[in-house]
Amino acid sequence: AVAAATGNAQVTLLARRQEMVEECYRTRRNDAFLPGIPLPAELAFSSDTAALMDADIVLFAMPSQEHRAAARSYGARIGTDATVVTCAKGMEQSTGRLLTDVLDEELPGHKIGVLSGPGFAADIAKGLPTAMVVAARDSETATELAETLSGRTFRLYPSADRIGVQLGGALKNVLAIACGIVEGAGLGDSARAALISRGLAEMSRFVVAQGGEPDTVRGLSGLGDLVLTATSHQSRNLRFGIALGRDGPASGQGGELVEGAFAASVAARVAHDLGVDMPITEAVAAIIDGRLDVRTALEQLMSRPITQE
Ligand SMILES: NC(=O)C1=CN([C@@H]2O[C@H](COP(=O)(O)OP(=O)(O)OC[C@H]3O[C@@H](n4cnc5c(N)ncnc54)[C@H](OP(=O)(O)O)[C@@H]3O)[C@@H](O)[C@H]2O)C=CC1
Ligand SMILES: O=C(CO)COP(=O)(O)O
Repeated sequence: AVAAATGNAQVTLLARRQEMVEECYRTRRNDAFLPGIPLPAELAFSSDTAALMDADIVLFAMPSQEHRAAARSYGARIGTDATVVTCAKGMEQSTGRLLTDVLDEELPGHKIGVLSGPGFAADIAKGLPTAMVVAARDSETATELAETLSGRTFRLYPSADRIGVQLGGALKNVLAIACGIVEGAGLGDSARAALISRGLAEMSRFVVAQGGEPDTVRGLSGLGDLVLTATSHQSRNLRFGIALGRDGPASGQGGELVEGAFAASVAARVAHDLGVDMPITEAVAAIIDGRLDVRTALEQLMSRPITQE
C-alpha cells in the first residue's frame, strides 16, 4: 500500500478493526506491524468494506490459508471490473491449490493476479529500493498492474506466468527453512549455497510439472526471493528454520506467520502425486512434523544416487 500510494495510485488500506484505522490516522504509523515507520500522507485507511466497491485493483495481503474465507467474505463488495491480486506466498493447505486458483474459483469474472519477489514489508515501507514481479494470465493486465503499482523505490516487472511466480514465492519459503536448519545445526555456509542451488533445481521441476516456466524460477520471485529469504535474519522462515536446526520441532513458530511450514507439507504431497522428485522439500516437511531428525535427513540427502547436475 505504501509503495503504490507513493507511485501512481490512490490507495486505501482496509483494516478489520476500526481502532487500527483511527490509530493510523492519528499517528500516521502502523506500529503493530511496521513499528516506527512513517506512512505517507497520500495513504487512506478504512475499516468499511464499501471501500472495495470503487477499487480498480484489490490486493489480498494476508496469510495464504485465509484467502478462501476472505474472498467469500469480501467478494460481494468487490466491484465487478476490479482485478484482484494476491500478495501472499503460499498454497492452500487443505486442497494443494495455487492461491490464484482459489481466487479464480471464489471470485468468478474477476481478473486474478499475483505479486511476488524479494521484498520485506518493512524495507518497502521505509522506501528502501527493490524490484518485484506481478503476473496475470495476459501480459496486458500484468503490464497495467506493474505500471499502476510501481512506486519511486518499488519497481514491478510484468509477467504472464502466474504459476511460476507464485510457486517461486511459496517454495522459497520452504528452502529458507532448510537454510535455517543448516545454520541452526551448524552445517556451514557451503551447505547453504549447495542447498540454494539444488533447491532451485527442485523448484524448477515442480514449476514445470504444474505448467509454469523454468525461466521464471531464475527471476525475481524464485532466485531473487530465495537469496533474500535464505540469507536475511529478517526472514521469519529463516528464523524458524534456525530454531528447528538448533532446538528441534518443539521450538515452534514464536507466534509468527511462517508460510513455509504450511507450504512444505503441501508441496511434498503434491510433488508425490505428480511424481516430481523434491528431496529437500520432503526432508523439511518431515523435520517439521518430527518424523525425521536433521542428521538422518542430511545422511539421506548425501547418499542419494549420483546423477548429472
Ligand atoms: N511481511 C513481509 O515482509 C512479506 C509478507 N508477504 C506475504 O504476505 C502474506 C501475509 O503476510 P504478513 O502480512 O507478513 O502476515 P502478518 O501475520 O504480519 O499479518 C497478517 C495480516 O493479515 C490480516 N488478515 C488475516 N486474516 C485475514 C482475513 N481473513 N481477512 C482480512 N485480513 C486478514 C491480519 O489482520 P488483523 O491484524 O486484523 O489480524 C494481518 O493484518 C504472507 O503470505 C507472506 O508470505 C510477502 C512479502 C513480504
Ligand atoms: O517473503 C518475504 C520477503 O520477500 C518475507 O519473508 P518471511 O515471510 O520469511 O519473513
